[in-house]
Amino acid sequence: MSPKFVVVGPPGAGKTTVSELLAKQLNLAFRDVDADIVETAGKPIADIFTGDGEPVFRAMEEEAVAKALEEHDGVLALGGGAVLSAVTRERLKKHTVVFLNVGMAEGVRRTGLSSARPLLSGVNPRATFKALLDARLPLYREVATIEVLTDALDPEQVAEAVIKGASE
Ligand SMILES: Nc1ncnc2c1ncn2[C@@H]1O[C@H](COP(=O)(O)OP(=O)(O)OP(=O)(O)O)[C@@H](O)[C@H]1O
Ligand SMILES: O=C(O)C1=C[C@@H](O)[C@@H](O)[C@H](O)C1
Ligand SMILES: [Mg+2]
Repeated sequence: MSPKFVVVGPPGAGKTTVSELLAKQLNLAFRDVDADIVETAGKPIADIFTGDGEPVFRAMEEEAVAKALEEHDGVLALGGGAVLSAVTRERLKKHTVVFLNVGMAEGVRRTGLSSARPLLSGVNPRATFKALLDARLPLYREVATIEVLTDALDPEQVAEAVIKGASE
């Protein structure tokens, strides 16, 4: 069993929104590793970051991704930072991985000031988002088999571009 698509990208790229849409259109099951972690931990991600710290969250995430890759055969959305783990990047090598890309301005606009995203809730979300993109772009590209720049597309158009990219 293997996911049909694994979806990666920065916060606000639309991983959750587009994965859900893709799954519906292709009549597949949808699963989101962030939601798996919340269920397992029994608390919101922001609470794991503040209460246990980011390294604990990353370890939980690595394990949750491995489990979902083994169990799920539909569309699987990963958390924005899942690719920071070299072990996860290695595991992703045998999968069809969609990188949803988003630029800084649009990424910040979409994520707003939501406190549900602990990494972006500091004093300067623009600079934080830029630093995050700079550090992660090579990692997203290392694992991706399909890349879609989502800035000027609505979620339906992104899903269309993914299906087109997969057929090429
Ligand atoms: N292509 C798009 N165009 C406009 N708005 C979008 C698009 N994709 C997603 N959004 C909006 O941006 C916000 C963030 O989307 P979503 O939660 O799907 O991102 P994500 O990549 O899953 O983020 P995270 O890494 O934090 O889980 C939502 O309000 C969603 O409706
Ligand atoms: O980009 C990130 O590092 C994160 C993105 C979210 O999906 C969550 O996994 C968490 O808020 C961390
Ligand atoms: Mg999400």
